[in-house]
Amino acid sequence: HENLHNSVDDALLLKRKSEEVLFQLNGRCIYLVGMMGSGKSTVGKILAEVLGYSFFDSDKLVEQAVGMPSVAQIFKVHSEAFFRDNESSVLRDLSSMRRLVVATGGGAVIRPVNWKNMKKGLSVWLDVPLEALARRIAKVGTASRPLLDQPSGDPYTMAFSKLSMLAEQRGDAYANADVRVSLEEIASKLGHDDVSKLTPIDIALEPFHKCLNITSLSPCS
Ligand SMILES: Nc1ncnc2c1ncn2[C@@H]1O[C@H](COP(=O)(O)OP(=O)(O)O)[C@@H](O)[C@H]1O
Ligand SMILES: O=C(O)C1=C[C@@H](OP(=O)(O)O)[C@@H](O)[C@H](O)C1
Ligand SMILES: [Mg+2]
Repeated sequence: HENLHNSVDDALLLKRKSEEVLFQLNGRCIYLVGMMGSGKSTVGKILAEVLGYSFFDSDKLVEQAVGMPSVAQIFKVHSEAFFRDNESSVLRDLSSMRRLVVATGGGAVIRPVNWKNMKKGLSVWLDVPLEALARRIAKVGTASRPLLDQPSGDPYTMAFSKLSMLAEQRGDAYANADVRVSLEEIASKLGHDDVSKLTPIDIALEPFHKCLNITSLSPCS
């Protein structure tokens, strides 16, 4: 009973905050960036829903553009470089539109040209501890994420080690985002000892709180 009340309250709060943010966004797109498994697709759909924006997953748009059913197949039949070129052209096309929430692929942040396009909107980094990413990925499997695909081994350990390598290679590329949403910060604010207690709505609220504090961006100031 109490849980139901809490989630209704959260949903209403999210809706109310979205109305304040909408005014500041002034039609600008939101780009979600972050490592694989950080929740870009999950949180992005919620943000689009409450804002009345359209949601796009750039991985899905690349699949459509190439005419293949999965990112995994594009990597296998073509190459990562081919995927990245298509990812860049999808992001370029989206950047001329308005009122979109875009879940980017985890690797989109490595190309400066993608930042040039994403900077036309508001970029939001979902910063999730590697342990939580590896737990999520181990749960759903790696079939759709070719960079984490593994022939053998314990799924959590394998995902953790590959994600660590990628995080190191990508350095601070994610930190280019206008807004950083740290799950550790949200958990500590809500008095949770673990980020796994956070619901996607708890997380979706955070960029709204932060966006309302941004002064360096004209529509959000
Ligand atoms: N807040 C959350 N708590 C637990 N699991 C989550 C949360 N957000 C997303 N997930 C799960 O983690 C996996 C990766 O999420 P997804 O939104 O696809 O991430 P991304 O698009 O960043 O790779 C999915 O199986 C999703 O259901
Ligand atoms: O981090 C990456 O390089 C990738 C992330 C994937 O998207 P998600 O972050 O949605 O899993 C997808 O674009 C591709 O498998 C490569
Ligand atoms: Mg995704």
